[in-house]
Order: sequence, then C-alpha cells, then structure tokens
Amino acid sequence: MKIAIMGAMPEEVAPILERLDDVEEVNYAKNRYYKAKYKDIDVVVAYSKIGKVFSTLTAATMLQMFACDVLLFTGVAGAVNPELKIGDLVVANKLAQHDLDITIFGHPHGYVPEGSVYIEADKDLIALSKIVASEMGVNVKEGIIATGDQFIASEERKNFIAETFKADALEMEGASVAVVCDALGVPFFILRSISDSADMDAGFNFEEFVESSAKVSAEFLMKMVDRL
Ligand SMILES: Nc1ncnc2c(CN3C[C@H](CSc4cnccn4)[C@@H](O)C3)c[nH]c12
Repeated sequence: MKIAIMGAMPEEVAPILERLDDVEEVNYAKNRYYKAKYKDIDVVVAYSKIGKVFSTLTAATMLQMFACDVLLFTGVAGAVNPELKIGDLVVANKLAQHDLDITIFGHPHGYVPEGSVYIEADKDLIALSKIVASEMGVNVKEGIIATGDQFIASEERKNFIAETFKADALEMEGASVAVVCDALGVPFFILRSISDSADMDAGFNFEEFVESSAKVSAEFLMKMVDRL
C-alpha cells in the first residue's frame, strides 16, 4: 500500500514531514513531493499550495504519477457549525464546491452537468477515524465540508454556505481533491481542525491558530496511518 498524505500549506504538512525516514524529494510540475517511509509504510507527502486548482494538480499527481492507493488530507478549516470551536476536528462525509455557480441555467449551487453537488468520502476511512477518536479520547465531528477559492471572513458568505450546503466547515481544497479521487476510484479522507470561524475575526484567528490546529489534524491523521 502507498499512502498519499496531502495538505495545502507548509504548516499543514510540516508535522508529518518531521516524522518520516528515507525522504526523497521529487520536484514535479512546479511542486515538491516527498517520497518516504513512515515506520515501514510507503508514503508520498506534499502540500499543494492554496486553492482548488493547486490541490487538484497535486491530488492528480499523487494518484497518477506516484500511484498512491489512498489519499489522506490534513489541514485546517473555518467553522460553519456554531458548535465547532478552535482546534476541533472535522471529518468530511461529503464535500461540495460553494463557489461553483451556473444557477442562471436552473442548476443548484455547486452543480455542473455530469457532475454532482456532493462527493462522498470513503466510509471505511471514516469508520476508522471513529475508532481512532475513541481510542484517543477525542471528539471528531463527521460532517459536510464546503470548498471554494475564497478565504471566508464574513457572516454573510458563511451564512450562504451554511444554508445552501448545510456545511459544518469550509476551506479551499477538499472538494477538488474529492473530485480527483472519486474520478480515479481512489479512497480518500479529508480531515480538518478548526482555525477560525470564517467571520470578521477569521483573519486574526487563522494567523494565531493555524499552526496549533494544523498539528492537531496532522497528529490525528498519523494515528490513522498507524492503523491502516
Ligand atoms: N475562513 C476560511 N476560509 C477558507 N479557508 C479556510 C481555511 C483552510 N485553508 C487555510 C488557507 C487559507 S488562505 C491563506 C492563509 N494564509 C496565508 C495565505 N492564504 C487555505 O489553504 C484554506 C481555514 N480557515 C478558512
């Protein structure tokens, strides 16, 4: 088994990289991919850079060039569900693109012909996360994640996303990674830790909590890898 471990930002994969052995850096398509061993498991680790386009490129590369059998995403997210607090973990059961809009032609938000509003994540990996969560004695919220090419820092946009997609959290890469994995038939798992609440304080909270929340997500993800 070869596991793809992805984030979008350096902070999101740094806690993973420091735990790898026999690291080989591969430069490809203006990005860096780290082929390595984690314990005795083959992994490929990369941060895509921010947004749906970069994360699509990295996810497709992980699967088509590095032939990974499963893709795990770790990172931070903005909270939409008011129960979610900074540092809380969210596991995506399905994901949508909140900024995909051809509603003028009568389609729902997030839909284009021959696509679907939501892509569902792998149920076995979600089930595994529940086992790991109970072993670690931590709470993990399974919910809907909305993805778009915008950093959300306004109640108005957050409420649109909440109402339109029933999202629990929002970010900028998960749904595009989901489309790639779904199209190529590779199981995927999107894990996020809350760094802000996508409101007027989002920018400040993000800066303050990105590093600590990224660590929470990365550490949980590696406990999942231990069990794969
Ligand atoms: N409120 C929010 N809206 C949209 N996305 C998020 C996220 C998740 N990530 C973090 C990062 C923000 S943009 C960025 C961050 N730092 C420097 C440059 N760009 C982008 O990769 C998406 C956390 N909070 C979010």
